Amino acid sequence: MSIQDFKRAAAEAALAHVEPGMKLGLGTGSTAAIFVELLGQKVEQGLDVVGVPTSEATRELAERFGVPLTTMKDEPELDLTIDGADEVDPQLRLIKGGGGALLREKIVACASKRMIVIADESKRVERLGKFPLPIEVVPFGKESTLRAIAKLALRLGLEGEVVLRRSEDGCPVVTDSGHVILDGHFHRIDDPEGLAAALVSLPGVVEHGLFLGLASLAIIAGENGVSTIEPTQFQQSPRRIA
Ligand SMILES: O=C(CO)[C@H](O)[C@H](O)COP(=O)(O)O
Repeated sequence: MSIQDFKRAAAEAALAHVEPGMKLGLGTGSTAAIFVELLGQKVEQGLDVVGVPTSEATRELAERFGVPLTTMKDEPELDLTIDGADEVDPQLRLIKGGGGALLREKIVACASKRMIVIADESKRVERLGKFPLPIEVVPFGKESTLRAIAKLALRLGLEGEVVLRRSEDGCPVVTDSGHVILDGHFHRIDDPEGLAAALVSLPGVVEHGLFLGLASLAIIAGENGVSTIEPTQFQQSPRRIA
């Protein structure tokens, strides 16, 4: 079985949590894309749901697969978000934003009663940080913001570089909301909560890819089948609004 098969297995398992009439947050990335495709098949068979896409890429996919869409303006509270992740730790803390959609992904997850993460087993980690942490910043002063984040990281005992994300043509990647992304190559993040609080205190930082206390369930598929991670002590994020 390939990673692609595992992604599909996780996406299929997530479909069981979707109920008629639900307002869904639709994640971004290759695993979320499979979910959107499968959801489109269910819609074709008569399932009545609406979705809010977390990126323009997901909007296009949802339109292609016939998933009815709505907006945060019309549906500010959602029932369930299904999204992928770059890393998932045993406490169900996540790194997200490898696809650059972290800001909308976090807004949508916070507006949802539940967030289910779907991933292949390569995303399961004991400790967050091997995957570079995406940090979305405003373009103005991005060089200063980068230096401020690097200094902050040093103060917190994190080693590693902070790098402006560029696309293949060498230009900075610009997010759907017009920001740029700095990737923090920290290798290991021992205190995600401390880092998250420190990052948001920096001017210029719009959002970071640490999703803490947001996921209600992770569905992970691998060689040994589908397994789940549930929070042992699920604490609702103070930022969750639904
Ligand atoms: O956070 C994300 C996009 O911003 C994705 O969910 C994350 O990068 C995982 O993507 P994939 O399913 O392609 O591995």
